[in-house]
Amino acid sequence: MAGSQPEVCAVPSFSDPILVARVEAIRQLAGGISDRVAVVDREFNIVYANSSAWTNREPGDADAHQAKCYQAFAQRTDPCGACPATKVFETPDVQSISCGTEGDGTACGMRQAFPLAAGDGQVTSMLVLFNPLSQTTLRTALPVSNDLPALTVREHLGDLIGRSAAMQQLFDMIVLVAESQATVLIQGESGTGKELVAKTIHRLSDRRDKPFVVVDCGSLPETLLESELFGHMKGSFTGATANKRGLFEEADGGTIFLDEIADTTPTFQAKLLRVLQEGEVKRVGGNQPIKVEVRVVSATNKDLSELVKAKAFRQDLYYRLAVLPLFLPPLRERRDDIALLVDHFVVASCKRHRQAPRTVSPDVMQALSEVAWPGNVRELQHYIERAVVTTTGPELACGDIVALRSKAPEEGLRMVVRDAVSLTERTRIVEALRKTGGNRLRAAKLLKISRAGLYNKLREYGLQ
Ligand SMILES: Nc1ncnc2c1ncn2[C@@H]1O[C@H](COP(=O)(O)OP(=O)(O)OP(=O)(O)O)[C@@H](O)[C@H]1O
Repeated sequence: MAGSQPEVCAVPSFSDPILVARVEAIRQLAGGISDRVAVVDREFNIVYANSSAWTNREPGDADAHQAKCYQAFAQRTDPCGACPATKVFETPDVQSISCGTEGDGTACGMRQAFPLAAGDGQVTSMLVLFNPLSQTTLRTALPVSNDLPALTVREHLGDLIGRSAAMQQLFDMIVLVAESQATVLIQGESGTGKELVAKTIHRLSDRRDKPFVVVDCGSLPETLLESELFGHMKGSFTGATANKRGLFEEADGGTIFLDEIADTTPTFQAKLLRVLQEGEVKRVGGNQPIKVEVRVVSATNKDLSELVKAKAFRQDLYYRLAVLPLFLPPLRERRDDIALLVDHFVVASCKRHRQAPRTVSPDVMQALSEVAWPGNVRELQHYIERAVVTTTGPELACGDIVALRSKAPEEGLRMVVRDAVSLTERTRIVEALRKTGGNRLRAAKLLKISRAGLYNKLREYGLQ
């Protein structure tokens, strides 16, 4: 029924072009979907609401363009007393707010709120996702009951695993952005899963049968990066022996993932901006524009808005890339995900190394959940892989981590790092000796250490 209602998009009263672009992108992606989505400003005016967002109000009948969110969605005449979503305006740098169970958030059925910043970084409105209509109706009718059914926790989205509140929010956002054509910027520390998020967006989009092309912008010098991305013409530089299509052309119809985008030069940034604005590339050494239809998803482990402020990254490109920004919190801030990830990596590692399935005892799991994992999911994944390869038995032994539980927390963390380094080093030495048939001189060369250094290490690790 809600789907037959017209959507409401009050042309944003704000004149900020970035905000207008963001609301437009949200309008495009939320327009035809059954999820209930709205954009609300600081004064609770509905800037945009998709047709599914309306419950028992007819947007066409009333002065919906002036409607306040509490009138339209909570059937109230005055603002809700304790709207949890307003934290997006009050708390700087907050990435999202879960509203489902707190304060009057239950009255309108809002589930999450995300800040929408204008060009100057000020948060002037918020994107709101609501619970499905059935749950909202239930909550509106019984606002104070504690016995409401818990919202289902989704433990994975494609290959992305997580049960924490942060991951639930991310799953929702991914589903929402997947179908849009808008550019997406994924920010998060190294190893948090940015590339996997980009891949998931691609797989959920209608581009899934077209290429997903990954480019590590940080690892290539400017000229090479340009030639890789835009292609080149024969003779345009030494070594250009033939015309070559660039990765933008290869990705036509699909998605291009530009990793480490913060590490690009101003010249490259200017060229990329042109491609995004015009939807065409020019090969290096060529004049002919070539039309490309590619969705750009980029990622960085730096704070790009800070780099913009420091004039180290073009502001206009930042806004082009970050029409829809996603944020991946570090693993230490979503410890609820660790057990699920550990189980997943143990199963995958055992399979990869042709071992019988192994389990993780509750003690070990508890210990693993307490570690800080500065390298995030990648570090956890490598740790489990190492434990699977270097130990035996039906239960996975993570002795080095488990031993830490009796230590003071700080000493514990120092030891985790020290022990992880030792374990890696020992494994590398054993592997080098295996490869060289036990020849210590060749093993030392392979490890790029002196022979004396290798002897010391062999003594240290009891490998003599
Ligand atoms: N939520 C997750 N569920 C399952 N696997 C994950 C998850 N997050 C990360 N991984 C795995 O962890 C590893 C690192 O992830 P990924 O390469 O996507 O991180 P990243 O943030 O792009 O890292 P970097 O910034 O260093 O490029 C990959 O093997 C990925 O499959």
